Amino acid sequence: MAAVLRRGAKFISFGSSQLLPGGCKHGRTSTLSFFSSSNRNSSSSSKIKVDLDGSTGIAVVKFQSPPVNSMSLDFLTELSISLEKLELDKSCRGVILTSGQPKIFSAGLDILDMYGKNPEHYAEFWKSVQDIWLKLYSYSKITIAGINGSCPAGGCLMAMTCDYRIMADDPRYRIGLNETQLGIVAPFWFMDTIVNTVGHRTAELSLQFGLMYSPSDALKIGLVDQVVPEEKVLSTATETMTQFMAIPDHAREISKSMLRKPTVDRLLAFRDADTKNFVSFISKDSIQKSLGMYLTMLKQRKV
Ligand SMILES: CC/C=C\C/C=C\C/C=C\C=C\CC(=O)SCCNC(=O)CCNC(=O)[C@H](O)C(C)(C)COP(=O)(O)OP(=O)(O)OC[C@H]1O[C@@H](n2cnc3c(N)ncnc32)[C@H](O)[C@@H]1OP(=O)(O)O
Repeated sequence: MAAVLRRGAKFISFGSSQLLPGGCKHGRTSTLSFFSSSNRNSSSSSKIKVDLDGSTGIAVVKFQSPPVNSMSLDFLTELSISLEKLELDKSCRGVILTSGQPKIFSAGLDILDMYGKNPEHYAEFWKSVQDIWLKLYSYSKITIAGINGSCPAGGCLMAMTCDYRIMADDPRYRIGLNETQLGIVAPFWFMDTIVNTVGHRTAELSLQFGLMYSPSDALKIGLVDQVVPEEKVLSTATETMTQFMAIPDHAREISKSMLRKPTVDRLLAFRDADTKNFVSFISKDSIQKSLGMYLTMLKQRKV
């Protein structure tokens, strides 16, 4: 187990928490680009860039929220709007989620939205997390995650909502639900999602230890479907999308929906209770203290 936890990783410990292997620092600015060809339809909010190729029906949704694409309320709102527009757009048949930031797919939920705020903010934030999961887990179009960097916690959850996951073959990258390492508990629908992805026994170990997997280990347990050199992540995602597109949409869509509906319905049935649980859990002094220490450690960490 220790080998799985730590192999090849430079973890930094603080109390019971461990960080992902680091080494990368990020600029805080980004350059937006626009395509002018009539077959391409690009839009860009501040954190999400959408490039829809009308000739293939494939949209690339790129996260561009430096430094680490953390899922803040703003990020989640912009992503939700972009996904909604694409779902309504008949010229789009599939969406590739990927990152425009070096070495990071997404650092997961923005800890600043869970720290030092009031209960109303926590409730609004949590509903937006639920909303993006509900949207993606029941998305009618094909979704592929092009995981070109580390992908902890909420980042891993988002990748797991996709129909297929392709990860860059870089041993410094990690993916997994590491919530217990932060002293928090993954909600039941995070758990359902990982159980549906890797099976119950692997999910038990994964969740209790808060395991973060290298790309090759993630492939072994089925957390990702393919590992390819980083420069091939997007082209492989496009090729895979073409294979999905060869299947009649209605048959694929109904199959996906039948497989996922019970999991989606469970959150819908308990959505309000889940929000209340989150607000009461995250507002606890002990949890706030842990998150505060974790944030300080993140900021002080120099590698
Ligand atoms: C009973 C149950 C009832 C209810 C349920 C209750 C609770 C469940 C609640 C929550 C579930 C949460 C899921 C989550 O997603 S929590 C977030 C988990 N994410 C992490 O642990 C990732 C932490 N980050 C890292 O490990 C690293 O930053 C990295 C590997 C992603 C990137 O490393 P780098 O070396 O490239 O970059 P850094 O220098 O570390 O970071 C740059 C910068 O970004 C800040 N930052 C990093 N991650 C986050 C984050 N998730 N949120 C906010 N900010 C983040 C970091 O502090 C640095 O800031 P400064 O530039 O120093 O200001």
